[in-house]
Formats: sequence, C-alpha cells, structure tokens
Amino acid sequence: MSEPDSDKVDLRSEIPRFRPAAPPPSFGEFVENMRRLQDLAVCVDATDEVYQQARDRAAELVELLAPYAAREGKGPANRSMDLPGRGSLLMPPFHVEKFDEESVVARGVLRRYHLGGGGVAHGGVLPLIFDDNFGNVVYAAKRPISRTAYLHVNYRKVTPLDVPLIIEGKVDRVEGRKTFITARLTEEDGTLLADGEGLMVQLLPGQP
Ligand SMILES: CCCCCCCCCCCC(=O)SCCNC(=O)CCNC(=O)[C@H](O)C(C)(C)COP(=O)(O)OP(=O)(O)OC[C@H]1O[C@@H](n2cnc3c(N)ncnc32)[C@H](O)[C@@H]1OP(=O)(O)O
Repeated sequence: MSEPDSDKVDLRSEIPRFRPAAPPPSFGEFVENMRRLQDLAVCVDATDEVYQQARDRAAELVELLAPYAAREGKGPANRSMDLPGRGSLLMPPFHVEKFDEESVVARGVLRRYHLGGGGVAHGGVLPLIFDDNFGNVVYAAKRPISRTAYLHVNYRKVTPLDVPLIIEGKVDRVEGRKTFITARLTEEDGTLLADGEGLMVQLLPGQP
C-alpha cells in the first residue's frame, strides 16, 4: 500500500491541498513578460530572420527553466494570490477583489492573445473566467470540495479587449451535494457582457 500523501486535500481524494504561494520578487515580472510575449506571438508579422532569433531565444529560455519543473502545488503559478490570474498563464489576468460568503468579485482585462476575431475576445475564454469564478465561489462559501458538472454562458454582447471587466458570482442555491452558482460579467459602467450559471457537485470519497 502506498504512503498517505499529506499534500492531498483529503486523504481519500486525489485533489491537492490549495496553499497560497509567496513567490520570489521577480516571478510577477516574469509572468507579465510571458503574457506580453503571448500578445506578440499572436500578432507579430516579422521576417524569417526575426523568427529564427525568436526561436533560438525561446529555446534558451526553455533550457533555463526546464530543470525547475515541479509537480502541481509546488511552484508559485496558480497560487500567487496577489498576482493577476494567480500568476498562471492559463488564467486571464484578473484580480480577486471580494471573496466572502456573499459573493466573489474579480476585475481584469482580456488582451491581444485572447482575441477571437473582429477585434473582440474569443468566446471560449469566457467559460474559463466563469469556471474559475465558480470555483472561488464554492471555496469562499465554505462548501465542500466540488467540481463543475455543467456551466452555461449566455453571451449578451461581444467582450472587448483591453477594457476593465468585472465578474461577480454567488451561490444561488444548495441542494445536497449540489451547489448552483450564478455570475455576471460586466464592464465597469455595468454594461452586461455575459451571464452564466453552473452546477458544482461535491466530490465523494476517492473521486479525483
Ligand atoms: C482560494 C482560491 C481557490 C482557487 C479556485 C480555483 C478554481 C478552479 C475551479 C475549476 C473547477 C473545475 O473546472 S473542475 C473541472 C471540470 N469538471 C470536471 O472535470 C468534472 C467531471 N465530472 C465529474 O467528475 C462527475 O461527473 C461529477 C463529480 C461532477 C459528478 O459525478 P458523481 O459524483 O457520480 O455524481 P452524480 O451522482 O452523477 O450526480 C450528483 C447529482 O448531480 C447531478 N448532476 C451531475 N452532473 C450533472 C449535469 N451535468 N447536469 C445536471 N445535473 C447533474 C445528478 O443528477 C445528481 O443529482 P441528484 O440526483 O442528487 O439530485
């Protein structure tokens, strides 16, 4: 039998404990530069010589970082609460501004690398923002550890890039293992861009 792993949130579950990170000072600037690089990677129109140089410098960066790859929950990405998107490149750069049992509010911008077409955000980015908000709402409401069973987004208006956006989500109702959550994505002046509803289901012992 394998040894119990105290990093698991519950020894019957495969989910790692969530532990906020205190990243080294340069980590935030590194992540912001990586986001800027993503913006450029999706928009530059350069010569082959420039791409060759970019390829080689990117390969150097890979070589520098590869020895430090660590398992989930070790590195600061995704756990740095003071950084946009918790310091995770996967996450849109939003900051949580309110986190309590009533609601979770986060504010941020979508940027060039989130472009879908026609100058506005890719529709697939919005469910990511909603899902992350739902996860935070479950956590803030002190509900048991849960996973998203479904998530429904209504796109009410196109979502602009480089404009402050606000998402606010709250528990709508609880039925046994089920937590139903609703959320709204707006601009700062209250213009509704999208609203969503989701079901988070409490995990049973042993569910990953
Ligand atoms: C501080 C910083 C934090 C940091 C916060 C970080 C935030 C990150 C948040 C990310 C969250 C995720 O994306 S999680 C990843 C995406 N989700 C997943 O991968 C989940 C994959 N699916 C599953 O694992 C499973 O389907 C479960 C666990 C969701 C449910 O399976 P189960 O345990 O067998 O439950 P089951 O008996 O089927 O259903 C239980 C009840 O829910 C209902 N139910 C289940 N699925 C559905 C459904 N799609 N639509 C309607 N109803 C459903 C059933 O009818 C039943 O109702 P009744 O008969 O009892 O009435």
